[in-house]
Amino acid sequence: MAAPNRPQKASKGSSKGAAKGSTKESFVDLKTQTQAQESVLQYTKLTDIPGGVQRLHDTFHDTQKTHSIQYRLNQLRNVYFKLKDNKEQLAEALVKDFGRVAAETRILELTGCLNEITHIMANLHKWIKPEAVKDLPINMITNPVYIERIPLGVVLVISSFNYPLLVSLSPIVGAIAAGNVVVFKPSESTPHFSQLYTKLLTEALDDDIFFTVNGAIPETTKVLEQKFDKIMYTGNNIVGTIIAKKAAETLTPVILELGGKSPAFVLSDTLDKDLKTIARRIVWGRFTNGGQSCVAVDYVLVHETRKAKLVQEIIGILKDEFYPNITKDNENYTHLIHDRSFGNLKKILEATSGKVVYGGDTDSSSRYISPTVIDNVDWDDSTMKGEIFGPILPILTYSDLKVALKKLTSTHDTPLAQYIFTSGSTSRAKNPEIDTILRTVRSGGTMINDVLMHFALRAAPFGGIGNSGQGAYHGWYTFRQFTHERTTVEQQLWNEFALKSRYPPFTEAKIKLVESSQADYNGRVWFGRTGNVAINGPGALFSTWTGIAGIAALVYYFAGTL
Ligand SMILES: NC(=O)c1ccc[n+]([C@@H]2O[C@H](COP(=O)([O-])OP(=O)(O)OC[C@H]3O[C@@H](n4cnc5c(N)ncnc54)[C@H](O)[C@@H]3O)[C@@H](O)[C@H]2O)c1
Ligand SMILES: CC1=C(/C=C/C(C)=C/C=C/C(C)=C/C=C/C=C(C)/C=C/C=C(C)/C=C/C=C(\C)C=O)C(C)(C)CCC1
Repeated sequence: MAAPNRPQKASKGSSKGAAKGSTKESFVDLKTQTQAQESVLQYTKLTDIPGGVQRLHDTFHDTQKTHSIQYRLNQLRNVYFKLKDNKEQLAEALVKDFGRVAAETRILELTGCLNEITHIMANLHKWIKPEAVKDLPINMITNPVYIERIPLGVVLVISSFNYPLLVSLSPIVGAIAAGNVVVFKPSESTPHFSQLYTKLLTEALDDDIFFTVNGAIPETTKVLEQKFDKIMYTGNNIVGTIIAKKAAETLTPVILELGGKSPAFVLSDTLDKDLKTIARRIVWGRFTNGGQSCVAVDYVLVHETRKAKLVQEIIGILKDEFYPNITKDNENYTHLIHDRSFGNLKKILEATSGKVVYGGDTDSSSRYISPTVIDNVDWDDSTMKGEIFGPILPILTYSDLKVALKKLTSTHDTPLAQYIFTSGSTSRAKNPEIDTILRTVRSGGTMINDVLMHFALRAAPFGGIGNSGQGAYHGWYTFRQFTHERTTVEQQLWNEFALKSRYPPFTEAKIKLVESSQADYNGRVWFGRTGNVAINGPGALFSTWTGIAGIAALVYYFAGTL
């Protein structure tokens, strides 16, 4: 069956080469934005959605083609080349959608996405191998016992506009690598990108395992009425709550990748000679992608003795290095995604009781807010109500770290990231202030002396905690998210002579035998009733002794006790 929403073949390569030297000439104007979304992006007909999802259910349950590893790898290979061959067009589409700097698309998204695919392809043969369970009780030591990672079924991926490739590709390819079929809902806020991306993925992937739904709230609502085996949502917390509630109705598990207010601490030990580098990293972490990064530096919390110098350096970096003489036409600076976002940020600027020490210029027609630094901000300021998600950097100072942390955890607990800048040791074992912060603030991720880059690690889990989300992904962790860990025991029939001790009628000897063959410690634990418990417990070694005790019990049993 043909995909209901397969887009018409677009003229291939029409914008080839444009990404490198793009201007904002073709950038969609605010007034025409809503019309542009619907005219550029072909929304999926509501009536096509149930059939499209059902097609994938049928594939998964009836054909079982996704069980073949060869098939999965070939699908991933197709995606790899499709993206690689269309890098410039993808970057150019985002220039049109929100003036996203093409270089940002290349260095922050495209390279990482291709790496994610090759990383999964290179490792899949290891990941799909059943994992032998070690440390078995005596009553199972003769059996093969292993964990199989089986596909979940039909997976729904809903993604956000801000890094539209990065936040969708890892779940899509991870889910396919894990043997699932995927329904994908890209963001309607990037119509040029989503139209092209839909076309490329639809061409690369088998229709039977992949179905894209484009559109806004009605289309997403319709998708959510269908049955899925797991939903992964990336976006804001309000919609995240809607998705989680809807999923709960059918007990569908969810992964939520949400936002948050990620602080950058600048500790009292930072030296004058380091503050320029620190300022540069903070500026990159705030203003990249027009401030629209989930892990952006949302605000700076600097020790009062370092504040003046830090602010001076931040302004210097913005003015002299990153964006000299910035105007709305600057080609290295990304604009805001839509009028709602522009309006919210403008209100924040108008209401702040801090001092705007740099920037503050706006242009509604191109949704531009110049890089803005606000000093003397307190915790009640308009900038501190929620995630800023735009190019505004509030500076808060502290004199007592513990007091600042108390305030932070009582207002913006569980950020997606936290960044700590120090001129001292970067190890929490050697730097007590880092240790205090990390003990107090539970965050999705942490970087010492840098920002953002942890998102790009393909072999480490990325995800939030509490308000910033649930469930982590990337590489192996994505694969795990989209598989069920099924424990399988291959029991033998010949050992019934031993196992029959578990059946009634019970005797004391039978009970003792069963107890000793499965009780791990047989009363001979390595800790006393008082005193400290040894930190290095015996681990698996202890079960060797359990095994020996079990064998002794068996010998005793068959020596004629019964
Ligand atoms: N944790 C992460 O990995 C991560 C990554 C990127 C972005 N984010 C967060 O996402 C937010 C920005 O994204 P956004 O939400 O503005 O993006 P968005 O507007 O593109 O929306 C995200 C998705 O939700 C859908 N949606 C919108 N309203 C809906 C509704 N009522 N019902 C169902 N679906 C609906 C959209 O169609 C879209 O596909 C920020 O808070 C950012 O921090 C988090
Ligand atoms: C080549 C050799 C060397 C030089 C190496 C150099 C100069 C390497 C520089 C690498 C840099 C600067 C890489 C930067 C990468 C940044 C990344 C990947 C950032 C990613 C952030 C992301 C994805 C954020 C995402 C946020 C989201 C999704 C939120 O919504 C030498 C000199 C070392 C010698 C050997 C050869």
